[in-house]
Amino acid sequence: MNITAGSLLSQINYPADLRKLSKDQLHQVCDELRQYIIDVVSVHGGHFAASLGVVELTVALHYVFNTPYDQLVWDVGHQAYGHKILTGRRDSFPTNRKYKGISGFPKRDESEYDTFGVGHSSTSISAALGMAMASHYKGEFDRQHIAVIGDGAMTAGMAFEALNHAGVANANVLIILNDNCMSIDPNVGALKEYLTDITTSPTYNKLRDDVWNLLGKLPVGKRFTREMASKLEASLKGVVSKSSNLFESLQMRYFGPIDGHNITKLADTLQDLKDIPGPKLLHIVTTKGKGYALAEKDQTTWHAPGLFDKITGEIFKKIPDRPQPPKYQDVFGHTIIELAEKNDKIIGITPAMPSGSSLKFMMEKMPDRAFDVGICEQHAVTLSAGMATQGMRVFCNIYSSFFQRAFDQAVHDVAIQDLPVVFCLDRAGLVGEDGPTHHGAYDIAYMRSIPNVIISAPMNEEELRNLMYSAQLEENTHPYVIRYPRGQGVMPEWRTPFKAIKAGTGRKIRDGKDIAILSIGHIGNFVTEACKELISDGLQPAHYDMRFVKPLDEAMLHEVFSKFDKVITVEDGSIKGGFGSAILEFMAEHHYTSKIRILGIPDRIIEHGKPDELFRECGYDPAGIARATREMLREKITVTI
Ligand SMILES: Cc1ncc(C[n+]2csc(CCOP(=O)(O)OP(=O)(O)O)c2C)c(N)n1
Ligand SMILES: CC(=O)[C@@H](O)[C@H](O)COP(=O)(O)O
Ligand SMILES: [Mg+2]
Repeated sequence: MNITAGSLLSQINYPADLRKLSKDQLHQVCDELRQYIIDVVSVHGGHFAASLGVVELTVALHYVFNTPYDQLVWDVGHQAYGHKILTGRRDSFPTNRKYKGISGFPKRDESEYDTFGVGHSSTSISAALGMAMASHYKGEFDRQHIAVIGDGAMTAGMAFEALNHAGVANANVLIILNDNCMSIDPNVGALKEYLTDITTSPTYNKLRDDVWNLLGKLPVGKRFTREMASKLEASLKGVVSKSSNLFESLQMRYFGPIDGHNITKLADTLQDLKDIPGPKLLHIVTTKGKGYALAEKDQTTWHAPGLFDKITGEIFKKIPDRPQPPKYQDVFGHTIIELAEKNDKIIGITPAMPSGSSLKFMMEKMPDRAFDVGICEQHAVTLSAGMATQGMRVFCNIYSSFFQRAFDQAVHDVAIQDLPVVFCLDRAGLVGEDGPTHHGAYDIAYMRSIPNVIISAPMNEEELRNLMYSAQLEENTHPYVIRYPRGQGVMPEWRTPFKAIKAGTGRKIRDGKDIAILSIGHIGNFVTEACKELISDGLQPAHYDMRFVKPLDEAMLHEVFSKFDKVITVEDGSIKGGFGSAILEFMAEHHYTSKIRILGIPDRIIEHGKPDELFRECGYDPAGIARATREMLREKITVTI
């Protein structure tokens, strides 16, 4: 389908074109930009509501600032579609998040306007401050550095670490706090309450009006001088004491809150702030999903709705002709409730992903036992550790790639103290369209090096349930990782009775004679498919679902290496340091010399695309596994990786 941009937008190839327009024309640019995002995302998919919410901000920023010389850093980057469209990627926007197409997030090698690669939250203030300090060092005093951060991303420790530094740094940085009261789910925590107070309290609204009146008195086009800045500050102090504003207390000049959908006001304010040197924060209030009524109403659903009919708002769902397996996240969400009903020590924790992890089911049913702690992975892990010291059985559910943030907490607070926290690492393996920032590629490698930790991965829903059941039993006294992928499982009838699985025990799926294929996790189903193909060719592969990376099922491995001189390992995780590496270590330790081939994520960055496209690229889709098996059966015995 050919989607055309509106008459003004189609003339804007770069921000320089935007800057040629009059301020009055910006309304039309905003309308057309919003419409283009709706038109494209409805048929091509992607994140939706966040970009709609910052249309005016995006236009105002590129209108007022001299990008890319002035450096604009988007936090998370899921809201940067308007930015992409205005900065040379309007016509390629329909390839957004597609294999070989443009990325769904800002990316340095995609455009000079993308100053910093993002995907994970709360990095923007540090990055912009770093750029600002470098500019200062280089004597580029006219250069502006702007971080745009959401109220959700602002809850993370990293954002506060950066604020703590920015307040005393001699650097020209503007932080724009885009406050829409939403994370993916409704935002949580004391900071959110504080921001709500600011935006609703009469004192602050008077302050806002005073600020605006003062700004309004400035001659149009005149630069904001230090004298004006101090006059403005004096007026701020007249209505609110410095210590009562969090950001002012951190030595950050605070401006706002202002309406982030009033393009004229935004552009004028940014123009004025541009000339105030040093660290400053502008608080804008926006509506996530602005301009698309359904998205404004149900912001969580419309965060990333999938394909939809832009006229009726119907979100397209495939209508299956037979019962479908559930998503792994839902198996987790329902199973934790079943377990918690029997074990009153069970607690559920998610850092800002109640819908994505499906912990929301438990939060609704057992609100005193399941918590969303905001975008705070490190805190989530140490909070779980604290609870575990008091005998709680905490299921701490974190997406694998976001868990990277909490590596030290996993080591220092959980593993060294050998606390039996259960880490359910959702979205483990290649996740697809979100790309490299979100692939859960490394958890096996980085968790495997830590003593005391049990690492498991279910091949299907039944195994996920049984691993969750086993992890919460009193006899488990160790940190326990259960990693599972994004998306659907394989068992429509998934609510099976619980059975304990002893840590470090695998299972033989099929016996064979020619070669052994060892798999870990869901990828075992690809091996099953590959085996069907190989068997129809007259080959006899054996298949073992190892279930645990640590401890390994050593008895099973002795059987494998005694019987087979050719072995393949398969994992949906990085080859370097992963499951296959663990098998190599076992072989070395026990002097086995079988020929072995390791399939998994290779040692390079895997970009975005459909999961199947990426599995194929990495060579461990069913066809790739079958191909590798045939190749190995043809080769003489040598060790290759
Ligand atoms: C470290 C990390 N944890 C979790 C996420 C998942 N995530 C992406 S966007 C988002 C909500 C961000 O809220 P906010 O910053 O307020 O932006 P909004 O969507 O409201 O514009 C979350 C939790 C992430 N990208 N990075
Ligand atoms: C931007 C971001 O980090 C999230 O929106 C992420 O894309 C969610 O991923 P899932 O769709 O797998 O929940
Ligand atoms: Mg928000």
